[in-house]
Amino acid sequence: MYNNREGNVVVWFTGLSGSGKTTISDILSEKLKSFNKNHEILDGDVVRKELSPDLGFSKEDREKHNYRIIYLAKLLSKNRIITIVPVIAPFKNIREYAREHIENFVEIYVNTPIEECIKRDPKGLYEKALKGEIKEFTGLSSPYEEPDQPDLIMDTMNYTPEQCADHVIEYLEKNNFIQLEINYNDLRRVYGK
Ligand SMILES: Nc1ncnc2c1ncn2[C@@H]1O[C@H](COP(=O)(O)OS(=O)(=O)O)[C@@H](OP(=O)(O)O)[C@H]1O
Ligand SMILES: Nc1ncnc2c1ncn2[C@@H]1O[C@H](COP(=O)(O)OP(=O)(O)O)[C@@H](O)[C@H]1O
Repeated sequence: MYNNREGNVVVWFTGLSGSGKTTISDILSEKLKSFNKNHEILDGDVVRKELSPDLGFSKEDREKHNYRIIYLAKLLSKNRIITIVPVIAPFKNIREYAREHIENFVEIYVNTPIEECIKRDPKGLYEKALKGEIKEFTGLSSPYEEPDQPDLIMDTMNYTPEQCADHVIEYLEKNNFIQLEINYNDLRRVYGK
């Protein structure tokens, strides 16, 4: 019943802190669950605590942390577990490495302007970073290198989180990473039977 790509995909949400990576990933996860699709979320924040408690936010540490996630994502996706990765991954070279080493890597740029992220500030981190209480903060005192050719862009200023997640589902279906079962009730409605 599998087509040869079903489930074998890493969906990487890159973007600033507060851009919407986690929010969209969580909704995407709910949708995949409702379609009975095996998947896993590797959230930067959570995975850091488990896999990279030794690492901080210098360029070198972020790269090491991202390499660990790439390794794990590769293993999971190879076993057809759709792997959702909401991780800043601010450096182009690492995202290029991910594309080279993962069979099916979907780079999604959560393109929210920093001014909006500062306004949202869901964890109060920008406030602290702007006061100088957090060093090397992405977008302020540490670089974020925008993707040149992401596979998808999330416009969180004009679309709701739900619409953004639907956009991803459409992409996954169109590219044969998920196959949605025929909904017979919809068919009956269309054909009036
Ligand atoms: N200095 C600094 N810069 C950026 N972010 C910081 C920093 N310190 C802590 N945090 C919190 O850590 C989350 C980012 O971790 P990631 O693993 O996604 O980042 S990275 O890929 O290693 O750059 C990030 O999570 P998100 O807000 O979900 O992006 C922050 O909550
Ligand atoms: N269209 C949208 N997509 C995603 N998040 C949005 C959107 N509009 C507003 N938000 C809000 O922006 C914040 C994003 O926070 P979060 O998902 O934790 O970002 P990140 O994981 O990138 O740090 C949340 O408070 C969320 O409710």
